[in-house]
Amino acid sequence: MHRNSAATVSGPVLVIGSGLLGASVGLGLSVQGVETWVSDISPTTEAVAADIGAGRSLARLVEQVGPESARADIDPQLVVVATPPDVAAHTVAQALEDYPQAAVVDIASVKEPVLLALRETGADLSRYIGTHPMSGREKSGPVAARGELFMSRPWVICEHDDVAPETVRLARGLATDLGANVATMDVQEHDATVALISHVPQVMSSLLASRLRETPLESLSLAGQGLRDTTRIAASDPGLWVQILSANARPVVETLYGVREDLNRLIATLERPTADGARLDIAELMTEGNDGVARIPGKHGGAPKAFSALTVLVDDTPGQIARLLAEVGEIGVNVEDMRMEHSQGQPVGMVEISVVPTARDGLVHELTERGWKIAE
Ligand SMILES: NC(=O)C1=CN([C@@H]2O[C@H](COP(=O)(O)OP(=O)(O)OC[C@H]3O[C@@H](n4cnc5c(N)ncnc54)[C@H](O)[C@@H]3O)[C@@H](O)[C@H]2O)C=CC1
Ligand SMILES: O=C(O)C(=O)Cc1ccc(O)cc1
Repeated sequence: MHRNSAATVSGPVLVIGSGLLGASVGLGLSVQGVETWVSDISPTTEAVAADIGAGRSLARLVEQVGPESARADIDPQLVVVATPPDVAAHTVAQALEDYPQAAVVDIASVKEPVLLALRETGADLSRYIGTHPMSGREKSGPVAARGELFMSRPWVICEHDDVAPETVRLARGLATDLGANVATMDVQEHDATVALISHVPQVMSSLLASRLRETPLESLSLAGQGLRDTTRIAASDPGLWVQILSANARPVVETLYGVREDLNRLIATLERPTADGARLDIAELMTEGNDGVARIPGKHGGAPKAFSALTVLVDDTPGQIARLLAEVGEIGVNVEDMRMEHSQGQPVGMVEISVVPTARDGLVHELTERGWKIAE
């Protein structure tokens, strides 16, 4: 097994809650050769996580040697709590008690309620730190897990007054060993930030998608990438989001007040679209959106960067995209971003490739020479 020599976490690591996130952590560490164990309240979920290689099953070991010996045998350096937000504090408190030598991190999407609940237990919090990987999927459970889930994504570490330096070191090490970029902030700043950049986007996507429930299928079949982009995360797990939104209600509401104000303004304008100033008002709203989206950082969290896109038509058959990307590589151009769109009812796909502006014209020429069809 490949082990990054600069890795911080030597293991063993116990992951409690082996769903999407927990199994992804387990997979990412296991492939690096770290001794990893998984545990879940659902025996089936735990068995699936173990089967896909996310770690060894704690329950299996408990069956063989009993709970106390199992805990002593594993003796984890680090426990990663990946249970849902409403049980995260309880799971952390139990882990601190069960594994008195271990550092314990949780990865729940909301941080202040977990820290406050832990403070109430009176637990020694020097071995605990809250963290939050800013990467996920709209699916849950270990079957959707990916060891690469955290690569080049931010991972927030929320230091608090009682945490020991060794705990911080291991939490940061976990994030970097899994390929993530560490960001630090306190729990309040974290919760306010994710309300705006993650929780309200989820709400907006769900509200928009809920408009589609009674739309005739013929109308939906006309949908292009705009609707798909804005509703992708509406497929997220309602059970998880009930917990996230209720735990972070105050910061989410603060952002929604602003959205409500803009929505009221737009409705009032569109009710009288020919009134003096109406068009200017619409233009202003759209421009404000342009300004906001231009501020979202580009690839790898760098500053927004303008790439040039070209759209290549590919047959909807296996291996075409791999062949296209291989040829772009042969031509010597780096793909900065890529997305795929299917044309409705056609056996053809459209691959939009973003490259640095200076490479675009040459690439169009070379690909055309090689027989690819470019939709400019
Ligand atoms: N889904 C996402 O995109 C992201 C989720 N998170 C956070 O990660 C955590 C896990 O979320 P997912 O993996 O998406 O959910 P999931 O539903 O896929 O996994 C959660 C697992 O925890 C288990 N579980 C529940 N109570 C338990 C308990 N008391 N003891 C042991 N296991 C228990 C469940 O059986 C389930 O397998 C949540 O706190 C969530 O806020 C963080 C970043 C992204
Ligand atoms: O919001 C996003 O962009 C995601 O990729 C999904 C996600 C969901 C919940 C989280 O706590 C963090 C990330």
